[in-house]
Amino acid sequence: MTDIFSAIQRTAIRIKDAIDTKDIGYSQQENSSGETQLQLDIKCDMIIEEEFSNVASIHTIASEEKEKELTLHEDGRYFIAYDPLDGSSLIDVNLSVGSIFGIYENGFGAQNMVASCYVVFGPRVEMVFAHNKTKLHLLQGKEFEFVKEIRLNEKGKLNAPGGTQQNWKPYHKELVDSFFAEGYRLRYSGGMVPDLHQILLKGGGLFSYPGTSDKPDGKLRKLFEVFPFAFIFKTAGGEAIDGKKDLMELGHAHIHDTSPCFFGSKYEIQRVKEVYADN
Ligand SMILES: O=P(O)(O)OC[C@H]1O[C@](O)(COP(=O)(O)O)[C@@H](O)[C@@H]1O
Ligand SMILES: [Mg+2]
Ligand SMILES: [Mg+2]
Repeated sequence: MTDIFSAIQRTAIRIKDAIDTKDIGYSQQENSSGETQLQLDIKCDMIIEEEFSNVASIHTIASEEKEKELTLHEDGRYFIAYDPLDGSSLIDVNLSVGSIFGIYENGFGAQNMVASCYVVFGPRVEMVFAHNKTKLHLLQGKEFEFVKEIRLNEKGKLNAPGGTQQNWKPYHKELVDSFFAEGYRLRYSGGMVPDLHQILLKGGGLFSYPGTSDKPDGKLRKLFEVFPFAFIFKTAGGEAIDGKKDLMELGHAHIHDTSPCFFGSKYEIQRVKEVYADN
């Protein structure tokens, strides 16, 4: 696992350099979710593929930017699904973006997840790695330094509601409004990594990306986005559900499958469960 941890650190330094260069033009290609890829999305995907190619313990990779899985080392144990650049449409407005890595053993699937990691590219570059604990690291020069363990409180103060409101179910709107009525503050940048990072570091709250009338299975992808953050939240003492079920109990049929998702501290997730159980 240390070799993977080091490889992710190297990708972070190279991706930071790629983000800092001027040209972020759109490519002519679409990814598997039908979104136009930025040249930067493709470049970050290549950086990660290159670094992981040098790690013998990695069997197969799956990327948001690749249609299919790619086997790297037949003798490896780990299967890594990653989103090379999450929130890439925020680059041109200079908001924070990230990379997300789900590390699975002996095949992809929530039940096989053994570790999870994300990197935030904001004013600073930070990395959160969850294995037995959830740990925060900060890039200083060319090295990541350990900062602290992340633990969520029982209840937070932030509310990050994703998805187009026009397409929310009425009970979902009531749920979101109920937190605002209780004094929760809106925090939503449109980048999953910084939005969830903020909730983790401020002690708790709720991030939701529900099923909507136009996207009944939500937008966020299970293997690269949903399961990695579910693992991180649970390791940090929070919870992660699809409305009813624990996200880590869900299966997947295809590497690009999506799921509605709710991440938060225990108090907020309990409320989500109550509202969704009745609907
Ligand atoms: O614009 P919306 O519908 O709120 O969606 C925002 C979500 O989409 C994403 O940008 C999807 O990720 P990509 O940028 O990797 O496609 C998440 O980071 C974010 O949480
Ligand atoms: Mg993403
Ligand atoms: Mg992406």
